[in-house]
Amino acid sequence: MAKTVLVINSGSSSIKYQLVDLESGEGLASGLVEKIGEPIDGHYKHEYNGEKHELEEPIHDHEQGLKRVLGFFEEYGPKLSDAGIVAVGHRVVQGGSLFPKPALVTDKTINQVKDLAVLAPLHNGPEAKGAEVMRALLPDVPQIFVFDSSFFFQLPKAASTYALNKEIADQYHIRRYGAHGTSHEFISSVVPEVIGKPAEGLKQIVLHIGNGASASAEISGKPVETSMGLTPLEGLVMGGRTGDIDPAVVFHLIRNAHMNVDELDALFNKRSGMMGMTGFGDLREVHRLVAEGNEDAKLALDVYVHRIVSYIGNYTYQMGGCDVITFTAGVGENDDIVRKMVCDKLAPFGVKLDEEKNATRSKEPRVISTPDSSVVIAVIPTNEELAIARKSAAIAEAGEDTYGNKFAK
Ligand SMILES: Nc1ncnc2c1ncn2[C@@H]1O[C@H](COP(=O)(O)OP(=O)(O)O)[C@@H](O)[C@H]1O
Ligand SMILES: CC(=O)OP(=O)(O)O
Ligand SMILES: [Mg+2]
Repeated sequence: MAKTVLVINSGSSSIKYQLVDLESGEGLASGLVEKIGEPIDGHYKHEYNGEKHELEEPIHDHEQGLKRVLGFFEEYGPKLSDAGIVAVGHRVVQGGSLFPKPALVTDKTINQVKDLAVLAPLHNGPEAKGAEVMRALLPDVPQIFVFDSSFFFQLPKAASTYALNKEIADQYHIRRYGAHGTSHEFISSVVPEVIGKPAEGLKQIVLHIGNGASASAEISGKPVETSMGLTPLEGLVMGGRTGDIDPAVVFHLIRNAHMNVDELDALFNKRSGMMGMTGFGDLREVHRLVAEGNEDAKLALDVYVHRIVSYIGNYTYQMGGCDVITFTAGVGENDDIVRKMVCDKLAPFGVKLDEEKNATRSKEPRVISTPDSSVVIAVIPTNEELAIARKSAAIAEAGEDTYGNKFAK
C-alpha cells in the first residue's frame, strides 16, 4: 500500500487537509472547510476517488469543522485506519523561539504550542486541539507539528528586531517571528524553475494573500524580510485583521473608549480588516459590494491594495531591486482584480501585466507578466500540505525530532 501522510492545515478561517501520497506528492484525498466563523454559511468540500462531496452550514469554530471532516472520511472514504498513514502533520503558525524546526507531538509539545497561543491567538489553539483530536484517533501513528515561523528564524537581526526597550524585549521574547513561513519557503523555492532563472542571486517578493496575508522578501532563497511580526497581526490588511496600525490607537481606545485587552484583541484580530470595513472578510463578497456601488467596499479594496504596494516598494529598496513578485494563497491565486490593481500601480516602474493571462483561471504555476516587463509577475498555487507532509515523514522515519523527543508507541 502507498505510504501516506495526513496533513491538517488550520488557517484562521479554514481547515485544509490532504492525504498525501509520499512517492508522487499527490493528494489521494483532500478537502477544505472554509468561512469558519463568518456570519454566512460555511462550506465543506471532500474529494476522494474522483468524487466530490459538498456541504453548506454555519461553522462556528475549527473543532466543529474537524469533527465533520472525520465524519466525511468515515462515510465517503478512505477509512483513516486503512490508508497507509505513516505520519500526521499539523500546521502550527507560531513556534516562537522554541521551535526553529518541526517537533513531534507529545504532551509537552502540545502544552508548549498552547502556551504560544498568546503569540498567534487565532491559530495555535485550534491547531493544538487538532493534534489532540488526531492523536486520540490514531494513537499508533507519529504526529508532527510543522511551524510557520521556522523559515523566518534566519531573518537578519535588523529585520527581526523591534525598536523597543531592549530589556523589555529580551525579558518578554518580543521580536518579529513571521508566519506563513512554510508557504513562503515552498513558493520561493519553486519560483526559479517556474520563471526559468537561476536561484543564486534571485531577488524575490512573495505575496501570500489569503484570509491571513503576508509578504516576504528572499535573496537566493533566504528570507530577508517578512510582514508578520510578533504575531500574525502585523503587516498587510487581512480578512479580519488591521495589519499595520499606529500602536497609539490602542492607548487611545483604552483611555477614551475604555476598552479592555480582550476587547481590543478581538477588535484588531477579528473585527477589523476587510470585515471591519465592509462587513465581510471574504474578498469575493467585497467585490460583489463594489459591483453594487458600495463606497465603503471600494475604499476598503483601495486600502488593501495600497498596503500591498507599500510593502513591494519597501522590499524592493531593502533588497536593492526585485526580479520577481509571486502571488499565492486564496486571494493571490484566484483574484485577478486585486492582482491587476497591484500591478497597475507598478506600471510606472515598467511592470507590464499580460491582461489575458491574468484573467485566465488556472491551477498551474504561471507567469502573468509580458516578456518585456521590468519585474516578472507570477502566480503559483501554494502547497503547504505537501511541504508539511515531507517534513513530517522525515521525522516519522527518524522516530525522533531535533529536540530529543522520541516517538513511543
Ligand atoms: N475565487 C476567489 N476570488 C477571490 N478571492 C478568493 C477566491 N477564493 C478565495 N478567495 C479569498 O481567499 C480567502 C481564503 O484564502 P486562504 O488562503 O484559503 O485563507 P486562510 O488559509 O488564511 O484561511 C478568502 O477569504 C477569500 O478572500
Ligand atoms: C498566519 C495566518 O494568518 O495564517 P492563515 O492565513 O492561514 O490564517
Ligand atoms: Mg492559509
